[in-house]
Amino acid sequence: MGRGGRRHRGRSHRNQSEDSRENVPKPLKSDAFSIQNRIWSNLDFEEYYKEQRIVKAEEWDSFIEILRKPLPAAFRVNSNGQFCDEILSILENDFVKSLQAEAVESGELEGIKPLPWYPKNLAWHSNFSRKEIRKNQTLERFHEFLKLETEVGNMTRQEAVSMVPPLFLDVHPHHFVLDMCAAPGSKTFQLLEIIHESAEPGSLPNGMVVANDVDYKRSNLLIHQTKRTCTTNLIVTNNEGQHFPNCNSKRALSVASEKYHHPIDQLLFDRVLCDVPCSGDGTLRKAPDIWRRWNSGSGNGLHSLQVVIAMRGLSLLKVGGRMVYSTCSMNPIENEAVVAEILRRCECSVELVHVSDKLPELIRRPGLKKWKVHDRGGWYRSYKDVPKLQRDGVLRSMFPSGKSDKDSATGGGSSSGEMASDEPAEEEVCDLPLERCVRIVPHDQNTGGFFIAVLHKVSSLPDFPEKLNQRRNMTARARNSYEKSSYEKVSDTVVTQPEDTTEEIIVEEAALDNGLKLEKESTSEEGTVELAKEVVPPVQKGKWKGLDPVVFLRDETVINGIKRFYGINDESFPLNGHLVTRNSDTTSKGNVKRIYYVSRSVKDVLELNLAVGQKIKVASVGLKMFEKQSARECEAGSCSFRITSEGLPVILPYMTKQLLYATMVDFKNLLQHKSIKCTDFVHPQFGQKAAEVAEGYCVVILVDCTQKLECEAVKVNSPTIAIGCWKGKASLTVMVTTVDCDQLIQKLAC
Ligand SMILES: C[S@@+](CC[C@H](N)C(=O)[O-])C[C@H]1O[C@@H](n2cnc3c(N)ncnc32)[C@H](O)[C@@H]1O
Repeated sequence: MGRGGRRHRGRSHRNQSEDSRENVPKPLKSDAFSIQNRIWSNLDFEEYYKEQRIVKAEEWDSFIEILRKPLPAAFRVNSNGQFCDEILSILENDFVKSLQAEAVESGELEGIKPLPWYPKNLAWHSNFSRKEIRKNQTLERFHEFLKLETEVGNMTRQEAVSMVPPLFLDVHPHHFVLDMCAAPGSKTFQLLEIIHESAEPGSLPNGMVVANDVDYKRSNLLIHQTKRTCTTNLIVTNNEGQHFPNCNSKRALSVASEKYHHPIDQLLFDRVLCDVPCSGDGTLRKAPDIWRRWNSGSGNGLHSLQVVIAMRGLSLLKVGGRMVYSTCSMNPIENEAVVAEILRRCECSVELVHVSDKLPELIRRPGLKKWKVHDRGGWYRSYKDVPKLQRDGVLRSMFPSGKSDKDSATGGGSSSGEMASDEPAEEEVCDLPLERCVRIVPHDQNTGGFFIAVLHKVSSLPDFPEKLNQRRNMTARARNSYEKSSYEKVSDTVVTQPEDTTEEIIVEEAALDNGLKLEKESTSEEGTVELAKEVVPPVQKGKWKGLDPVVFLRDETVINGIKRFYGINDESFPLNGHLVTRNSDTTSKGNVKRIYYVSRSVKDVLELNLAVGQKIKVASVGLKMFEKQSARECEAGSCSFRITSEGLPVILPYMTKQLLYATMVDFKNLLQHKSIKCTDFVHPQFGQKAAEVAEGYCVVILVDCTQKLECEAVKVNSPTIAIGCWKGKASLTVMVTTVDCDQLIQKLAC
C-alpha cells in the first residue's frame, strides 16, 4: 500500500491549501497597485541588512537581485502515497525531458530537477514560478498533473527551504513529536510521513504528532491538509505555544479514580519543532507586498514571543531530546538573538548541535556572531547605548552579549532619554557557538531565506518560574501589542513547575472556506455515547468554548455491531478504547454520527489529558473511521456505520467480511459507471458474490485475472487497490468521490 508499507487514500480536496506563513500580511486592496507595478524595493530593508552584514559586500547585488525575482515553485511527492513510485517515474521519465525545452528558452538548463539534499528524490525544484506554471500554455499538462496529484494528496506544494526543519529534527516512528506552531501544516505533514515511514499496511506506529497552533482558522487548514495522510497518530491542538500545558497526572491521579489506568503519567516529547511566528522577510520572493511593509520594528516586536515559545518547547522536551527552532526571516533579532538568549537561560542544559555533516548538499551559511539592534531610526551596538526612554521596545536579549547595564562593566542607563552611557559601546560579539546555526540565503540555491537552529537537551532546565521568565523577556511595547492581540484567553493557565520553564502566503480563500466547513462538520456533532458504568473518565463535559469534548466511545452495542458486520477481531485490531467521538450532549442515546480511531499513543495522551482536566485544547484527533448511514440506508443494512475512505486503508487488512474481489474489467466498469447491477458484471462469478454479500457497506478489491475471486485469495499489502461500495438490494454503487475515481481510472490505464 504505498512506500513504507502504508497505503494512501486519495482524498478529494478541491482547494488544496498551500504552505502559508504567519505574520506575512495579506495584501490590502491598496497594495494591488504597488504589487502590479512591482515596487520590489525598500530602502530601510536594504540599509538594515547591509548594516547587519548578512552577506558580504561583494555579494550584495546578487542577493538583492534574486530577492526581486519570483520564487521558483517546489513540490514534494508524499512518500506514503500509494502511487509514490509511479509519480516519481512520471516526473523522471516524462516531465524532466518534456519541460527542458521550455526551460532552455528562459535560460535555464532544466525545467524540473530533484532537490539534491532531500532523501530519495522525493522533493523537486522547478525553474518556473507558480504564475508561469499557471499561465504558460506549454506548461499546461504539467500544471494539470500538479493540480490533480496535489488535490488527491499524492503531492504537496511546499517551498524548498521550508522542507528542511523536519529533516534536521531526526524523527523516528516511535517518537512523540510536538509541532508548536504548526499551521497550515506543511511541516506537520512531513513529520507524519516520517512517523509512518516503516509501518506495515494497517499497523500503526508507536509515535505520534501533536500539531499545535494558537490560531483556530489556520488550524482548520492544517486539519484539512493532514487529512490526506490518513493518520490515527495526530492530535491537533489550539493552545498558545508559550502556555502549552503541563500534563502531569501524578497529582491529578490522587483526586481521580485509582481504577483509571494511565499508561503515561507525564506528557514530554522526544522531538519539538518550534517554527515560530516571524516577520517572514525570507519569503519576499513569493510575497512581494512585504517590500512595501517591511520595517525593523516587526522583528523586534516578535523577539520576546519567539523566546518564550522556544523556552516552553525546551521545557516540554525530554532530556536527551532534540528541538529545532526555525523562522523564514533573515533578521538576526528573530534568529541568532533568540537562540543566544535561550542558551543563556538554559545554562549548560541545552546545546547547539553541529549539523554540518547533515544534508551535505544543502548550501548553508553559519549563524552570525555579531549584529546590531535598530529601533526608531537609531542603531545600537550594545544595550547600554539604548536611551532609557527607548527601552520599552529594546531588550538586552536582542544584543549579542545579552548583557544588561548591571552585567556590563560600564553600566548605568541614563534617565535623561539621551545615551545610556557617555562612551558608545564596542561592537559586541556573541561568545556562544552560534556558527552552528544554519542560515539559508536566497542566492545560494535560488530559494527563499530561512534560519534553523538544532538544540539538544542535555539535562533538566535550571529552576526558574516560567511566568517570571516570560515577563523578563517582554518589552513593554511587545507586551502591550501582545495583550491587545486577538489570542483567545484561556480559562486554564499553566501550572508552573521548575521544569516549566510564513512561508507560502497565498492561502487560497476557498481552501480556508472548505477547511472551515470541514472543521464544523467534524466537531459540532450532536449526539450521545453510552459510557460503560465502571469506567467513567473524570471529565465528560467540554471545557473549551466552541469545541465539543473528546469522548471515548464505550457503547458495546455499537462497537460489537461494527466488529460483527465487518469481521474484525479485537485481538488483531482493537476497537475498544480506541474509538472516540466529539459529543457535547452525552445525555440522549444512540446518536453518534462519526467515530474516530486513535492509535495507542494518541489514546494514552487523550486519557492523560482527561485525567488532568482537559488542559490541552483538542481541535481534532485521530482518523475518521466510521460514519453513520442515513436512516433509509440503515434499514437495508445490518450495520449502521460505514467505513470512511480515509479509514479504509487502516482497517482493511483486518476485515474478514464484506469483501469482494474484482478483476480489472469489472473494477474499471464500476469506477466508470459508478453503479452496476449484480447481474451486469462481466464475470458472473463476481456478480454472484456481489449478490450474496450482505446489504450495506462493502469493499471491492482489485485482483489480477490469475487470482481466484475468493476472499482468501488476496492478502492486503502495499499495492492493493480497493474502493468502498454500497451493496443495495441488487446492485453495487461506488462510494468514492469523482476526483478519486478519475485518478484511479487514470492510474489503472498506465
Ligand atoms: C511560521 S507559521 C508556521 C508554519 C508551519 N510550521 C508550517 O510549516 O506550515 C507560524 C504559526 O505560528 C502560529 N502562532 C502565532 N503565535 C503563536 C503562539 N503564541 N502559539 C502557537 N502558535 C502561534 C501562527 O498562527 C502561525 O500559524
